[in-house]
Amino acid sequence: MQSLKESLLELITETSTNLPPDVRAAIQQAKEKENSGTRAALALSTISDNIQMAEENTSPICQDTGMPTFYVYVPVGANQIKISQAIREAIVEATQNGKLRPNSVDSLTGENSGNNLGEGVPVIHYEQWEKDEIEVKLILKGGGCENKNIQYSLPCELEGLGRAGRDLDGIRKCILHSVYQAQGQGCSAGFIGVGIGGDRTTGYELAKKQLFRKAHDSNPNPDLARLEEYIMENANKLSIGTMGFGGTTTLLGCKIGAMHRIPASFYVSVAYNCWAFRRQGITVDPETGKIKRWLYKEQPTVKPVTVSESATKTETSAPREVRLTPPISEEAIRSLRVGDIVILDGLIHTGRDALHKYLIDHEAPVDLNGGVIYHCGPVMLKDANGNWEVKAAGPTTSIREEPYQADIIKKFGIRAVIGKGGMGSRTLEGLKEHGAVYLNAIGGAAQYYADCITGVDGVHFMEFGVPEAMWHLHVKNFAAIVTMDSHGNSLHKDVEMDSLKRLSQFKEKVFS
Ligand SMILES: O=C(O)C[C@H](O)C(=O)O
Ligand code: SF4
Repeated sequence: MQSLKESLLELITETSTNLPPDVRAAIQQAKEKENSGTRAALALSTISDNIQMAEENTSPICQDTGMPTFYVYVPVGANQIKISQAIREAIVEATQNGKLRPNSVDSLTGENSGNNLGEGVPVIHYEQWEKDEIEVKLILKGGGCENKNIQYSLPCELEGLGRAGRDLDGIRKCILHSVYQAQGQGCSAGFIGVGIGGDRTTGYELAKKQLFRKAHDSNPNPDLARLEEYIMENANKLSIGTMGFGGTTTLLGCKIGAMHRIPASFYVSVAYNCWAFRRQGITVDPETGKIKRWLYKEQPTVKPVTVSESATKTETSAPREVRLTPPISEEAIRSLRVGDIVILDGLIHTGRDALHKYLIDHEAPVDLNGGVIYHCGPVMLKDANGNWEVKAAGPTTSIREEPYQADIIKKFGIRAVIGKGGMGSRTLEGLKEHGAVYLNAIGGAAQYYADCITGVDGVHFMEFGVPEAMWHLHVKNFAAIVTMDSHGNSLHKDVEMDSLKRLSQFKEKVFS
């Protein structure tokens, strides 16, 4: 088993940096269906470029390399203690190499362990089998989409859909609702794994396990196959679209599994995965620890997009582009409208959960007047000269800062907040009152944005850990879309209301 650690390091690196062909094919199909010139088409083309860049740079596709979760199948007699040790060593090395972001945080003290190890991290599941090889599957599922997982307890009442009973039709409603409630916040277009039955724990486990199925397989259970097809066809009619910008593709894959339950409980558990669907697997020789085979490398046979589905090439009018350099004036901000593209040059500052909480009661270490805050937790490495290098730097889900954002904008005179997924009514009110905008960057496009960062001008609050620290970054040609302006307009609010209306068309019974 001498080579096991090296094999696992290769597995982690490959998972984090090279999206599997079946996932790429699903994204490519979505791209072909989207009308060119729309915001969704723009987002999908950034996503495609980002996937390519990550592969070429062998760098993380998304800066959030998630909760490393391994499923290991072992021959009878294999030493699981040694395998776990090799996994932990490979995780530490992958973190040192910048293939994983240090993501393991002590829940009580908030301290980041710095090496991706911790109580319960990484997650390792074992199962024995009769084969004489080891199989290791890995999923790196990030926090934004994990936060969009949802569990329903049937019967229940669902917004837009009415009563969902303990039958296939009730399950159908739960799944449609799960896509609606995620909006764009889990970096849609997404993949869902659904677990029917079990208890609260095993239901979610079953849901997550579905994510290991290939994107283009079909369910051996005919009822579930029918349900999967139905969901794929109809969830996309919600028009939430890529990043929640509206558009033809909201869901890239739906895989459903079922298990027994006890009489009183009936759970439908949904694991939502972003487009940056990083899962890979290997089989390993138990003697040497060397890789024998990769599990998700073959090209899928994909139905070509039909003419009626493919994008009409009628270009929508090109959005207005506005170039800005902080400090930004109130006048420049008030001239922006939802749909404009802002291109930033100059200094911006990262800030996410820990910083927003801190700034409520403390002063900022730098002048933020007219400034730009970027909701981002980057992957950073020091180069040979001890200088910081940005390895990946896409936006994080902004809605988590909703309790703080309006107050922070007011207190420090901030003019623009960059993030993804949009924010709520309190922030919208704050933007209007103080003259600021919300800029939506493309979630997961961590290589694309890292490429716009020309230098690191220092860091504050390293004690918060790398992702939560306040990084001062010089950017050039950093593009993001105004999705909330200073006149009370919010694309997110509009898409949410529109998709709720569309959801209600699925109220009537379909499966008996
Ligand atoms: O933690 C992050 O960098 C992003 C997170 O995965 C998110 O989607 O909000
Ligand atoms: S930022 Fe988006 S793409 Fe990255 S892990 Fe979070 S949900 Fe996924």
